Amino acid sequence: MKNPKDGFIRGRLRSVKFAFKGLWILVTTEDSIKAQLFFALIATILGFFFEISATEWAVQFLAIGLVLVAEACNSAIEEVADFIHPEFHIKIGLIKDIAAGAPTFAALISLIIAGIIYIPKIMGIL
Ligand SMILES: Nc1ncnc2c1ncn2[C@@H]1O[C@H](COP(=O)(O)OP(=O)(O)OP(=O)(O)O)[C@@H](O)[C@H]1O
Repeated sequence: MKNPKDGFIRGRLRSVKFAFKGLWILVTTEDSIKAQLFFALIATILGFFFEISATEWAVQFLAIGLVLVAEACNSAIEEVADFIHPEFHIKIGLIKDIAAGAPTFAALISLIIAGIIYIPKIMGIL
């Protein structure tokens, strides 16, 4: 919520504070985010193990970011859906299913990227 007394700088600083609060809530309470952070850690370990290039690191971090952003948006939509209609409703189910499609898209794309980066390297050491 914007405080009308805040100037530009103070307003931006407040927004950053709330944004980091949101990040902390996601990381500490959302199991889907925790799971994706675990996969991100595995990917980072693999990156060091296979000594991937700077471009591959950049693409890998983009893929990790894509999944985390999609998971965060999905969590926010689930929260809104549960708040506005906690009871069972066919439309809430549809909204949640569609929202869940976003991280699924991102995860599938990330798997393809992981395959492009690591399959040739794994073949190389076999
Ligand atoms: N209020 C509801 N009305 C109808 N269907 C619902 C409702 N809540 C959940 N569902 C159905 O159950 C599925 C799972 O919903 P839920 O909120 O448990 O999400 P989830 O993906 O298990 O989330 P998370 O594990 O991140 O909490 C939804 O995708 C939807 O199909």
